[in-house]
Amino acid sequence: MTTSPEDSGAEVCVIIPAAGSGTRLGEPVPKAFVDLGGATIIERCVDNIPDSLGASIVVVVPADLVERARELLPGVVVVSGGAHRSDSVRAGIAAAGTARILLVHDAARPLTPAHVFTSVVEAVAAGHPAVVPGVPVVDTLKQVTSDASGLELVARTVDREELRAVQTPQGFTRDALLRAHTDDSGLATDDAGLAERCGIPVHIVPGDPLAMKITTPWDLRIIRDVVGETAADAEARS
Ligand SMILES: Nc1ccn([C@@H]2O[C@H](COP(=O)(O)OP(=O)(O)OP(=O)(O)O)[C@@H](O)[C@H]2O)c(=O)n1
Ligand SMILES: C[C@](O)(CO)[C@H](O)COP(=O)(O)O
Repeated sequence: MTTSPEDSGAEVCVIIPAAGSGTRLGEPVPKAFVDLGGATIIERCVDNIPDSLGASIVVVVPADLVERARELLPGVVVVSGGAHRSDSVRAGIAAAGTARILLVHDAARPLTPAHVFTSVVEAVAAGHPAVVPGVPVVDTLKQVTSDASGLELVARTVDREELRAVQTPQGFTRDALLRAHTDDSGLATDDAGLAERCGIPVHIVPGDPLAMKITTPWDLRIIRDVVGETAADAEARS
């Protein structure tokens, strides 16, 4: 059972930025409130956080959906977010109480397995200030430029062995996440990117394909199939 950060004394707080609009998904409601097999994406995301963490949970949603989210998510602190993901993360940090380890987890990755949460928390608890889950890249990657006609032209092939596609939850000591968010100038698509800029070392632990992010209609189709198959398997076993 989760409790609010102020009264929980929890060592771990999971902050879930869920205040995006889901433009690339193109559904009529903001992405976190889209149905995924009979529950909203944000409900599934919260349900999927392993109880074993004993974590408090802060969910950050669009201002006009704060009350709706509170109805859907009893026991969870809900606050309103900002224009950019990092603004929403900062709103979450402000509501996160005194937890020593802060995880930032996209609502858009609702099926992230328990082992990913556990590995991230264990690595932060072991003394690493910033830890992110990552998976090897399977495609061959080309860095591109453009030719005189504007057609994309390959500049070079990137060595994929050196690359990881990073997921969430991204874990930080409280100090590291606060430091990372003191300077939000320029582009950073994740919290680890902000930490890197401050010179904070960021370590990688194994991610998981199930931690996939719902960004496009194709992603939603795949994840709905996964949820449907998991439910069918569970029914067949019972
Ligand atoms: N102002 C914002 C923007 C994003 N997010 C959250 O950050 C996570 C990752 O963002 P993304 O997948 O890009 O979601 P959207 O911003 O909603 O998508 P889009 O860019 O297609 O609009 C999501 O859980 C999203 O709700 C947020 O809390 N506040
Ligand atoms: C945080 C993230 O999910 C890590 O892969 C990703 O960077 C979010 O990117 P988006 O462009 O906001 O979807």
